[in-house]
Amino acid sequence: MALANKPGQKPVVWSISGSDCSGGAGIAADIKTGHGLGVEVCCLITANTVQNSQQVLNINPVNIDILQQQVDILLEDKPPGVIKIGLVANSYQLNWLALTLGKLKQQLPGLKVIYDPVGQASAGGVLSSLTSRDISALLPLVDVLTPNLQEAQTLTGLNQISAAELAQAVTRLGAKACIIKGGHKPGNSCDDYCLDSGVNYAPQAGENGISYRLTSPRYDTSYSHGGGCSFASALSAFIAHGYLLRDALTLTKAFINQGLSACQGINDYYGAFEQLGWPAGPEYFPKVMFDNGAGLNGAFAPLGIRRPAPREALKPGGKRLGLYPVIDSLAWLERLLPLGLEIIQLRIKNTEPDQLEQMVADAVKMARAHNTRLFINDHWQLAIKYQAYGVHLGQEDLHEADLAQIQAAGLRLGISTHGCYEFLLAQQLKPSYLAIGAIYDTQTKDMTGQIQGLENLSQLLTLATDIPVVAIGGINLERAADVWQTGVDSLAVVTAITRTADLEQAVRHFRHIMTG
Ligand SMILES: Cc1ncc(COP(=O)(O)OP(=O)(O)O)c(N)n1
Ligand SMILES: Cc1ncsc1CCOP(=O)(O)O
Ligand SMILES: [Mg+2]
Repeated sequence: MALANKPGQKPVVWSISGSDCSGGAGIAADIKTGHGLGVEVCCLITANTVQNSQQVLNINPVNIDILQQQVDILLEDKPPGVIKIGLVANSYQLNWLALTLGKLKQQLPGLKVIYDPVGQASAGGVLSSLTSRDISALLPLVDVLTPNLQEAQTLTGLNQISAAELAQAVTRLGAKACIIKGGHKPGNSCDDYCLDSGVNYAPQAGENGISYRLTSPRYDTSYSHGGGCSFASALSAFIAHGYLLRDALTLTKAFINQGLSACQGINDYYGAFEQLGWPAGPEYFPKVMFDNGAGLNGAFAPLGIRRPAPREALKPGGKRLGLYPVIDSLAWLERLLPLGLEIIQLRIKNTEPDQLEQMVADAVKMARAHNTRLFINDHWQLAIKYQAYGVHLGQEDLHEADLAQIQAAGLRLGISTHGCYEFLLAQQLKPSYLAIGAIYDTQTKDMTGQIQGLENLSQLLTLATDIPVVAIGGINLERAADVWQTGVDSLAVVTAITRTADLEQAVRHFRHIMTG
């Protein structure tokens, strides 16, 4: 997932924000967060504030000449992957920043800018005299803006509208994406809403882009000073590691929940937000709100194979699904069926409807004769019509398929996921298995930006329930043992089977790895 850093080199985040002498917010929060999440934080301090839990006494802006010198010297050996902006203390800084970010974005094409529009200290007191109008000059250079509800209202001048409408109004001001944080809104839950206006190609995207809504129970604590800064710096760290916005947001919310939960019940002290590093338990992860499961009642049928408990997974005792060939012809099916595999997928692309239907009908008949679980990729209506064992759907397919109909027809369902956001989302549909990919680069399909790597796969497995997990993408005989040892239930492969010189031998080797 990491962006292109040299081996051993951590991603670099520049934090352009104020110093809080009371220690919890601003640059102190950014440094603690960054170090806990494995990024280098370079500090460009905009103001040396004088504050405690009761008041902000003085701001003391730093001269822009000093900030410019810091930019120049850091560019020489620590160019940023992400710039996180917090307190901008006056209009000189703002104008300088707009100019500087414009230049940096030209110089460093992958650079992302995250802006947390800090105006008020959480204890009360104004930190910046900048108006929303001033700030809006910066917004076209911002990739993600992270206001809370109140800040978004101030920025847009709009009240009494939903988070979704507010986020739209913010993106109309120029920010590419906006996360409206729900932390300050009263209620038992804390909902964050994200609108990414840069994504409009996915079927689930509306005309304004794609939106994500995450919800968590509210943690009852006032021991959270600097939580807003930590949110934006955690988001910056995850984005610097190469996570997509939806996954960076999901991880950020888990990071925040983990910190808040450590101080739950402390309400008589205004302490600095607790930094506990990488989110370490599924209980901290938010619920992903999803509206296309409507009409679904209960779970899809299981695969009929026991998923071993996570710790048992590394031992041979629990029977796992094993090798899962994904093939595109009846000829391959005919060669594979006699080998006695647990599961096979027919993945046909670009075939005429008549020929496609005949292939599905024949494949189902052939697989049934060998008592092999056959999943049909994409073509769920045909899978129902010919009563295949199961259907495999990707994220885009999910928005077009009638899941209730698949369930009512008694078919199993496998779902592709590419990161923690989709994994948590798909889990709610209680499918028969969840696929994660692409684990490695693959020649079979364009998976740009979606390569998971082994580390991310292992992290995702900590979120797994009793639903079997299938790994896919770039898995071959050399890599199979490493992937298998993460504890997944199955390895799905295309080219490792279809491009091998000796099919029987390849299957034998895969089996050996998966029983050893
Ligand atoms: C086991 C398994 N995992 C993932 C996929 C990919 O499905 P999808 O995202 O729908 O992409 P296409 O295969 O349709 O290109 C899969 N087929 N099988
Ligand atoms: C269909 C699919 N979905 C995610 S990666 C992938 C292709 C896997 O092919 P290969 O095993 O050849 O890398
Ligand atoms: Mg598909």
